[in-house]
Formats: sequence, structure tokens, C-alpha cells
Amino acid sequence: MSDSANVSLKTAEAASHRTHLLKRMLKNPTGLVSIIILAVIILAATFAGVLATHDPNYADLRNLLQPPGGEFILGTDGAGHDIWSRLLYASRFSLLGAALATVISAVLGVTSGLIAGFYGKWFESLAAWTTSLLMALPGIVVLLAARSVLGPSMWIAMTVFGVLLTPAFYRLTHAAVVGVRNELYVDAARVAGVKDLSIIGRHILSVVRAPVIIQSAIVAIIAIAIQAGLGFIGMLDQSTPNWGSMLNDAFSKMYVAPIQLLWPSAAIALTAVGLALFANTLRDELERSAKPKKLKGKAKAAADAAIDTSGDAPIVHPETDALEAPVLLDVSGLVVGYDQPDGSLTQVVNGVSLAVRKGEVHGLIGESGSGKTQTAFSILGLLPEGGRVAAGSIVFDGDQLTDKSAKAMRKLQGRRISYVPQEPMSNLDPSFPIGSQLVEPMRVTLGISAKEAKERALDLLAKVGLPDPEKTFRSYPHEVSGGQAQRVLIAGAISCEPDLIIADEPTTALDVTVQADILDLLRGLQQELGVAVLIVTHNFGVVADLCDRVSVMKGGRIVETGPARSIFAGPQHPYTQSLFDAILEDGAARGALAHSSDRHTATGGAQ
Ligand SMILES: Nc1ncnc2c1ncn2[C@@H]1O[C@H](COP(=O)(O)OP(=O)(O)OP(=O)(O)O)[C@@H](O)[C@H]1O
Repeated sequence: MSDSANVSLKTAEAASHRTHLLKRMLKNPTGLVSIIILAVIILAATFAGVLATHDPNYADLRNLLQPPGGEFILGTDGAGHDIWSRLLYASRFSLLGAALATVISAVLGVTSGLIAGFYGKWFESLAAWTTSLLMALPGIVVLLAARSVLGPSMWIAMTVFGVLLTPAFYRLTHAAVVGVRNELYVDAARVAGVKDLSIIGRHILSVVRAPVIIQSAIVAIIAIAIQAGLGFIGMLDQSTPNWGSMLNDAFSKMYVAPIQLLWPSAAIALTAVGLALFANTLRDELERSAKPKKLKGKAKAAADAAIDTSGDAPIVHPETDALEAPVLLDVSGLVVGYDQPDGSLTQVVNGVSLAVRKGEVHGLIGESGSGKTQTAFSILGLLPEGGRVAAGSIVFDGDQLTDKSAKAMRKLQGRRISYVPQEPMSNLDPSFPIGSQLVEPMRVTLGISAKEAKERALDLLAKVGLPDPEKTFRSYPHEVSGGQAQRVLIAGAISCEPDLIIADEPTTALDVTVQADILDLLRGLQQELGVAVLIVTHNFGVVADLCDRVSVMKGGRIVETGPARSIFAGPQHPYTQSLFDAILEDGAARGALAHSSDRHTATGGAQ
């Protein structure tokens, strides 16, 4: 596609996104109310010259304090001004003043927050110092001082006020940017040569967008209130009507014509309500459009009706050993999918069936993207947002898991089904010592005391081969190696004596020698505890080392399944053959599957 075609496609997409956003805002009752309120106020301010029935500054001394109606729609004030006309011009004045303060504080605060957060260094120190200084200044005193030095102009007051409120935007932008500046995707974009401005625009602005929208509404509302306050005490230019001076006039005639207080008060209150509701709805709708959509009712039924599980049946190898153990986990016809905005379902697992017997190690092997993790996450009840089990069943020890609520699943997670993740480091919280991360789950799940949980944690750390359990217990995650962190997570996984451990590529993030030790550890523990293991891998070497049974996945389907030794002896599906060839090219499997029915045992020290 040519560059110009690309550009026009992007422009069209952006325009359609904006139209969708406006449509969604209008469909949302709160959004609709806020848009109506703000539209009325903005239109009144814009067309004040047309809508006003009198000159806002013309004082008709024959018509003081007239009630609403007739020639004077909202009556006249104590000086004979037409309230309707003054209210219209005052709206223009107040809205523009609030917009000026908001734009100044947002532009200064967001820009400095982005630069300080993204680049740090001296600018961050300078910005932090300036922010602290601005926050220490008493705002109203500065405004009064500015008024006496620079005059009664509302524009000057709102400019000063905008600068004073800069820290509000700076702090939230800075905090959000610091939170994402070291994310791996930001590093990856930097390494890929993406320019800083593009990284900020694409990865960082999207993070600060929501809080900035809410902050803008808050600042605009405060600016309107401050303006009204300054007008009320007569600190603003008297030649231009403003809501504050109208309030002051009404206040002084409160006992004679109390209704006059209503008009400027209603204008201020309605504007504040309109801005707050508008910002909330805009933020919600923007966030909603960034999240995957969950289909409901008829749309869900239609998507489910279109589920496609067609495809070749898997090659099933006959049982070579008479396995006596009963089935612990029975997955049947599992379909996992992600609902799409157009009402369709993107299937990522297409009718997977597999069974894991008590005490057996079942390998789920396949290329990247074949659906192994999605299958494992469905069993754990941990599918990412937007994903769902669209068909099929997952029966664990006689219990149907697909019907269970998230709360009911939490009773199984950790206690009866535990999980060993792929990336040990990102699964430990860097803010807490390792010991507390083992102790807390045990206290909650097993209901034991802190002392008992600590003793148990130290035993477990010793059991998973960590040379100095006391030291590891006190260490923070950054103080241990990747291999040690994985041992800690394995200790966590067995801490509540589960019936099934789901290990998702538990050695992928580790170096080769550590991988071997972790596999040895898993095998040793599995044999000692008799726990069933479903191990996700893309490596037949791991299968050779650990597994009794294997299911080979490709494109969301199981293509071949059976006892590991039988598949090793004669892989039948071309895809299984290619996976098998890959391991032979890399070197022989460590396991002794090809020679013996006993999986070999080796020892390895902690890394
Ligand atoms: N949150 C998501 N939304 C939509 N599709 C997803 C999501 N997560 C995964 N997928 C899709 O599901 C498919 C299967 O992914 P899965 O993570 O199960 O693969 P995998 O076999 O475990 O691969 P790997 O070995 O790389 O982890 C992929 O095509 C992926 O694009």
C-alpha cells in the first residue's frame, strides 16, 4: 500500500474512532446528560451576543430589582442590569477563564512530567524542586498579590492560577511515566530505534490519558470556583460581568430579591456537574474501548453457535502400561476464544481433549502459539480479560470447573491446583522478602500460624535444594538468581500439597545447566509427593526427562497423544516428527525414555 493510502486509511480510522466514542458517550445516560448540560452552557456563552436581550452593562435605574418575566427574562439586579444578559456574558467570561487556567496547567504539568519522568537527570530534580515550591505557595495570597501588582484582569488571574496548579498535572504524569519508562516494551521500542517522541506518544501518553482527563475537569471546576470567589470579593475587572460579581450583588439583596442568588449559583453548579460527569464518562468510555469486549446474551449465543471444532482427529497411541491410577483432570472438547467487537469469536483452542491421571506427568508440547498456555490457563481459571471457555468441559477430581465462579476457583487455586510460571522473576513481588511471599499464601490457604508457616517455608526452601534457606527466606527477589527464584516458586507451588501442578514452560527463562537442575528437582518432587503434573513445553527433551504421557498441540488442536515412550518410539504425525527431529538435531535427550521405562534421576545444586 502506498504511503498516501496508508495515511488516508489511518485518518479514516481515527475519524471513525472519534465518531464511535461520541456515539458511545451519547448512549451512556451520564454522558448524554453531561453533553447536554455543557452544550447548553457553551452555546449560551458563544451566542451571548445574539441571545442577550440588553447590553449587559446597561443600568436601567427605572427598573431596579425587577422579578423574572416580561422584558427582563430573569429580572434585574440592584443596579438595574438585565440578569439574563449578564449571565450569558458571564458564562463566556468564566468558561474562557477556566479553559485558560486548565490549558496552562495541563500543558506545563504534563510536558514537564513527561520530560522529567522519561529522561530523569537534572530536569527531574529541577522540576521536583519547582513543584515543591509552587505547592508551598499560598495560592490565594499569590493571586491577591498578582492582582495588586498586575491589575484586575481575569486573564492574568487565571494565568497565575494555571501556573500554581501545574504540580497537580506534573505529579500524576511523572508518577505514571516512571511506572512505565522501564517496562520491557518501552526498552524494546528504544532498542528497535523508535524515536523518543513516538515512544512517548504511543506507550506513555496512553497511560496518563485517563488521569489527565479527570484532573483537567477538577482544575477547570476549581478555576471557576476561584474566579467566582475573586469576583465575589470585587478583585476582578468590574466592567465585565462575571458569576462572582453577580453573586455578590445578589447576596447584598438577599432579603429583598432572594431568587437572584439562584441564577449565578445554578450556572456555577451546573457547569461543575457537567464537567465532572463529562470527564468521568469520557475516561470510562476511552478505557472501555481499550479493553477487550465481552459478548453477552444473543451476541454470545450467536458467536458460540459459530464455534468450529472441525479438523482431523488426533492420532491416539495405545496404552503400553496398564495405568491403574484414576483420572484426576479430564479436559474434553475445550474451546477457548476471545470475543471480538464485531460479535465474532477468535478461537485459540479448538476442541482440545486430554486426561491427566493421579500422580502422572503429562506433557503438553507444541510450537509457540499452538494454544498450550491458553489450555493451561483455562484449567487454572486464569484466562486473560476477554478470553473465555466457549465450549467443552474441564472436570477436576469429579468437579466441573467451567461452571465455577472466580471465587470458587480461588479455593482450588494454590490449594489443589498450583502453578509454576515461565518467568520466575516477574512472578515474585520485588517489594517483599521471599519468605513473606511463601508464608502469606500458606497462612491464608492452610490457616496455620505465622510461626508454623515460617518453619514450613524453611523446610520447603531446603527441600527444593536451596543451600541456605534462612538467607533465601530473608532475601528480596533481586538478591537471588533466576534458577533460585524458580526453586522458590516450585517451593510455593508444593507448599499446600496440591493434587495437580501446572508448570508452564518452567525452564524456558533459565540457562541450560539450570534448566537441567530444575527438571531434576521437579522430577524428584513429583516422585516423592506423587503429585500429578501438567507440564507445558515446546521441547521434547523436557518430555523425555519427565513425562509419562504426551499430547502434541498444533494450531489449537491436539494432533497426537499417548504414552511418552510410545510416541518417542514411533511419532506418527509429521508435526510430532518435526519436533522430535529438532531435539535430535540439538543433541540427545537427557532422559532415558528410549531405553528404560524409569525416568532417570540426577542431582543438581541450586544455581
Ligand atoms: N489475550 C489474548 N487475546 C487474544 N489472543 C490471545 C491472547 N493470548 C493469547 N492469544 C492467542 O492465543 C494463541 C495461543 O497462545 P498461547 O499463549 O496459548 O500459545 P503457546 O502455545 O503457549 O505459545 P508459547 O509457547 O509461545 O507460550 C496465540 O495465537 C495467541 O495469539
